[in-house]
Amino acid sequence: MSRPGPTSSSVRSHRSSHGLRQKAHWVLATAPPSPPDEASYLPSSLLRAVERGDASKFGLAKMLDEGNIYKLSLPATLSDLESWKKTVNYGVENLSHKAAGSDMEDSYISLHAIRSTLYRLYGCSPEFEAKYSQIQKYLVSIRFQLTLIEYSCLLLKPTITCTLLRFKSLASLESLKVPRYYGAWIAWNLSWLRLDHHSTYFQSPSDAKNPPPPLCPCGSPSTLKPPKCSCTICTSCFLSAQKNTDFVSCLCGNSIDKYFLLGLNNECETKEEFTGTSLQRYNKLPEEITTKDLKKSRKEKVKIEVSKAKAFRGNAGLTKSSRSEKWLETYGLNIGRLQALYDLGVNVNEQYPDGITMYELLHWRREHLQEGTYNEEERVQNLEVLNWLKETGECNEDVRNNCRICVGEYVKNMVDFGEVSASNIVISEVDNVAQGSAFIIDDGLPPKLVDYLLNQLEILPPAQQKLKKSQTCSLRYYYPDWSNRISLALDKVIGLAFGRRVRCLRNYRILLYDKTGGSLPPHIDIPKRCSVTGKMSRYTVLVYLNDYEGGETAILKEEKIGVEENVIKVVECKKGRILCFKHDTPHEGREVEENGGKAIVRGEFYFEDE
Ligand SMILES: O=C(O)CCC(=O)C(=O)O
Ligand SMILES: [Fe+2]
Repeated sequence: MSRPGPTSSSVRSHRSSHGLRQKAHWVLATAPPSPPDEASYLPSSLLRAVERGDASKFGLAKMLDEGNIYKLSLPATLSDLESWKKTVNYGVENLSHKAAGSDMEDSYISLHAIRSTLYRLYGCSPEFEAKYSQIQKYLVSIRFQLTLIEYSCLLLKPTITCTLLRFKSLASLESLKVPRYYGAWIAWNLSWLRLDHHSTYFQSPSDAKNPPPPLCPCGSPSTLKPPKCSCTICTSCFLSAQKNTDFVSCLCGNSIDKYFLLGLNNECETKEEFTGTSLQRYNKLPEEITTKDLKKSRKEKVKIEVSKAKAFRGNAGLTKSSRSEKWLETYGLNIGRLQALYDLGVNVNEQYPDGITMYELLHWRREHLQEGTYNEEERVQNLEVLNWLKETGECNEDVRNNCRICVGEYVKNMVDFGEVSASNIVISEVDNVAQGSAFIIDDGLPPKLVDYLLNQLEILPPAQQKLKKSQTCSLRYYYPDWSNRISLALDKVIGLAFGRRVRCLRNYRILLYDKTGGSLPPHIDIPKRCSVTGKMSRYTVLVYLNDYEGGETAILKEEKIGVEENVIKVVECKKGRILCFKHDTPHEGREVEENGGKAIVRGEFYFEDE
């Protein structure tokens, strides 16, 4: 079967002949050359490994064959369409899991992916439209169930994720006997096309209130706007630009500035985010901001300071500067890789014979592993890591059983959330607290996900905190959810419980109340801006990671300490329980009575219709 797509050598030659500042047009207009052969179907971030002849080190083919990564089929070329249809028909006929109404959205997502593939093949031409509507009809008619998950790639590009397609029900996929050779190709192709973040940003066309976002010319929904032009472009294209791979200019030809990219890259509280914010605020690059601009926004600055101070109060335990510094210092480059390894089912805590863990190795090797620093010498320096992967990164049966959670397991647990309901714990208006300001959702999350989060405590280093003497707080672990591992589940569960579309901000904190007396005195939380969508959060979400006696979260009428009448509701720490409340609802984390106890994840979200 011949498949379109860039061979590694053609990618190289495009790069060298057009130079780094080449506009993106060529990518879209040129008919794609052939892809690599079947044995080396690779996500794009591994493509480079292929180019370097390193692919075997990843043991990827074996990993795929062992079913750690789910694969499925799409026609690689239109001439393959007929045989592909047969395969899919075979699958559909044997499909035990029949579609329900809401599955339409997933089908549409898959169409979207196909649209992009066709765009890649035909460019913006009548042929493209014709082929697309042909496939669209076909897919809709068989209600082909697809959805997208993000999958962080290993090692080479921590920030660029590639995309895997999966069936709505992987259990069905297993029983379908659909040949499992295609998914990686699709993933590879999609990531090459810079498709990314579909599942998060995509909105169904049937959702009249939330029209779909505009499309990046690569075909992805795009939420970003380069500062100097009116184009929209997707996160992936931006990230590519940041990494100086294929795209360094916007599709209109304007250059995309790194500052801008960095600010929108992820939702960390980094210096880069500040740069992003300044762009948003002034609509200028940092170096273009004049004193006049600054004066103008002084008032605004004061407001920000006030809200930062409040944030500090709401997140007792960290100073505002240590917070952002530590974020970068501790997690800057590690977490993406670590998470990718997790996704592959690797126990990153496993020790080498000399006692070094994978986590530590990554930490120490951070500098050498940085994106863009690969040369022969550095590659050799990284051999330890690569060898390690070769040995244990295959997620075979053994590893799978012993690992915390591998991607297949995770997805299986993600598929079916069953019945989810939220119970209102503020039944009537009390003082300043409106009715319906806080809710509990029990048994909503897949237990494995809760365990996975709990296990993070063993893996992630705690953020350093400057505690005031009077504060007996918790250990804080920052967990930026770059692969949407928590967020997809939370978005979905909270969304299901409320029947509304939810977006959780991706930077979570895992809190471990490790000392006797650890608590968070009465406070309110502070809204945070989602650096991807720009919207402010309105709600806090807590997920209790263990059953714990004591350390309850109390929803209060006012921010007063120790006044019993002030308490609206005491929420006990029950494993898997989700507590959501409006940020401005006074609350406290009560004292824990024993060492090393209560563990929670906390984050923020907003309803998209608000
Ligand atoms: O630990 C708790 O129960 C409350 C945590 C909290 O209020 C916070 O992190 O803002
Ligand atoms: Fe709080």
